[in-house]
Amino acid sequence: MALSSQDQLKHAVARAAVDEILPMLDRQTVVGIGTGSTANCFIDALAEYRHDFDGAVASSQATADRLKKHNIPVYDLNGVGTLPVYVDGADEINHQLHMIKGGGAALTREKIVAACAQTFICIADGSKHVDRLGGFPLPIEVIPMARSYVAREIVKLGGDPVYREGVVTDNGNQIIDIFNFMIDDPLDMEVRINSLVGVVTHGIFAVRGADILLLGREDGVARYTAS
Ligand SMILES: O=C[C@H](O)[C@H](O)[C@H](O)COP(=O)(O)O
Repeated sequence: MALSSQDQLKHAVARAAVDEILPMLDRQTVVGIGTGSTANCFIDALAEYRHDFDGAVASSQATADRLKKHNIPVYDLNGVGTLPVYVDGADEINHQLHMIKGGGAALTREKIVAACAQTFICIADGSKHVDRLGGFPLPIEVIPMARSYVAREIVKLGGDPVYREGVVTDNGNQIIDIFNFMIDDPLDMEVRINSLVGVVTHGIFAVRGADILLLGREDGVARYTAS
């Protein structure tokens, strides 16, 4: 089956991310790996080099399963400590390399693994690059009993919360997506939503944004760094 042009861009940025991290790899290196269709392309490209590094920490069960299929060892983050690099996709990314993530409900583990990484490389196709975050509904992972409370607090902040029915996160929690919620100051909004009781994590990645963006465009992969 022919790949769509968006799929081709995902493959191109995944390959570029492998090229970016190859100089960092030795037989002791453990790599942090995100979740989603772009991260899956990265896993498949990295598998060719599985004898050149030790293994990976996965940000979701789905990623762990895919790594294991490639015979890449998967480690518990608690036994690994600091990771040299974390590679993941995004739902949106702005020019400051702040992101919205969590479209696949993996945001909490992604944020934890990203926090432990020295370098965060975001890989995305060009459709994800935006001037202002918020076109993509912002996911919030909530403790189930707090769902309605958090939703009411989000309405006070100006957003339209929608319960993502039928989705249970890897941590046993639920997801609310906030629609119509443009984010002018991602750093401030990340902290404000974090302070709501019952919120486990939400999808603004600004306090720990990306360090490098590899962006797939029709004319090639562009590389940006956080200023
Ligand atoms: O929860 C999912 C993650 O945050 C993904 O990184 C994000 O949704 C991007 O996924 P994809 O590469 O499939 O667009």
